[in-house]
Amino acid sequence: MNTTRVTSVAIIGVGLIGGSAAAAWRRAGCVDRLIGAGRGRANLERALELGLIDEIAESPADAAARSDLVLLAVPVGATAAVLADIAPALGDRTIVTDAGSTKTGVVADARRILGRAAARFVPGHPVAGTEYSGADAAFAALFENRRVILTPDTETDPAALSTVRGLWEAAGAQVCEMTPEHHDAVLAATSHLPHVLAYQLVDTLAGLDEQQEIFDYAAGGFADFTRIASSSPAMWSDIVQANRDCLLPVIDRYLVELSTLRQALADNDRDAVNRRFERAKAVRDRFVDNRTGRT
Ligand SMILES: NC(=O)c1ccc[n+]([C@@H]2O[C@H](COP(=O)([O-])OP(=O)(O)OC[C@H]3O[C@@H](n4cnc5c(N)ncnc54)[C@H](O)[C@@H]3O)[C@@H](O)[C@H]2O)c1
Ligand SMILES: O=C(O)C(=O)C[C@]1(C(=O)O)C=C[C@@H](O)C=C1
Repeated sequence: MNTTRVTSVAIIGVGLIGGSAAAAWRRAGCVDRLIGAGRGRANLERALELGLIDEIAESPADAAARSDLVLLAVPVGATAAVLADIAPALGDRTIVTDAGSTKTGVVADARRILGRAAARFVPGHPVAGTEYSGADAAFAALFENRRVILTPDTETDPAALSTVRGLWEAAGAQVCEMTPEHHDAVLAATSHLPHVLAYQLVDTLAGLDEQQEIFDYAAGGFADFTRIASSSPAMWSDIVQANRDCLLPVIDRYLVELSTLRQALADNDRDAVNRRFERAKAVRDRFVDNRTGRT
């Protein structure tokens, strides 16, 4: 049984992820009071209206000063500035965690900015999302049966780690731990590269569309492949920039494999093309089965 309980939680950035975490924790009954803070007043008012938060704080620092735990759910490029803003307001026992899609840079920022309080910073990443943004996109079930990766180190306070783990479990997630470096290498391949490909595919086709009306004839295949190109460009520019070191080698590897496939096609080597497609289908089918079966 999950017994995690936190009296007051500050959500800095009440968008898709911050708002969904708030909704999930409220539904689970593990948080008494949810205080929202962020940049856009209209979005915070909408979050209040939707019942995601109980009140709007004057500033992130004000929210942090009155909370036992702070969740940063802002774009990764904004993390350092928000940490610097809230650092002086944190109490001796306040836990800070985040939801950023990259971890190495965030962990370095937290160490540099929080000093001794960095022991109570628990880096996290819920590996769940949609292409939508803002409080209106938030929903309580987002993290059910999804993974949340925490990247603590030997300095991380065990009680803080256990509280953050308990909150994500209360949201229905499966929590695991790894190093920030391993996290960034893995997510570069399975999350960041697909977003780069989707954005670039649509942008390339938009160039072709100037001569032909190709989008008029696009159907399910195009829609499935490119759904994630509707995600927030600003958020994704931050992510790919922050994870450049891991992303560049997987882009290079992809380009090599794509040109091998192109050559096989140019050579009329049907077997080579088919072998690749067979291999890929087997891997994807297995992934879908495992994901469906995850409890
Ligand atoms: N969208 C996804 O699929 C997904 C999944 C997992 C993790 N994440 C990560 O979670 C974080 C939030 O993403 P999201 O999808 O909820 O984005 P979002 O755009 O829906 O919400 C972000 C919120 O942060 C606020 N914000 C932006 N800059 C700020 C600043 N400097 N100070 C205070 N508030 C600021 C915005 O006003 C907005 O309300 C990002 O770090 C992202 O990488 C996203
Ligand atoms: O399903 C989506 O729309 C997502 O993009 C979610 C997704 C991903 O799977 O790549 C995106 C970014 C995150 O950090 C975690 C999850």
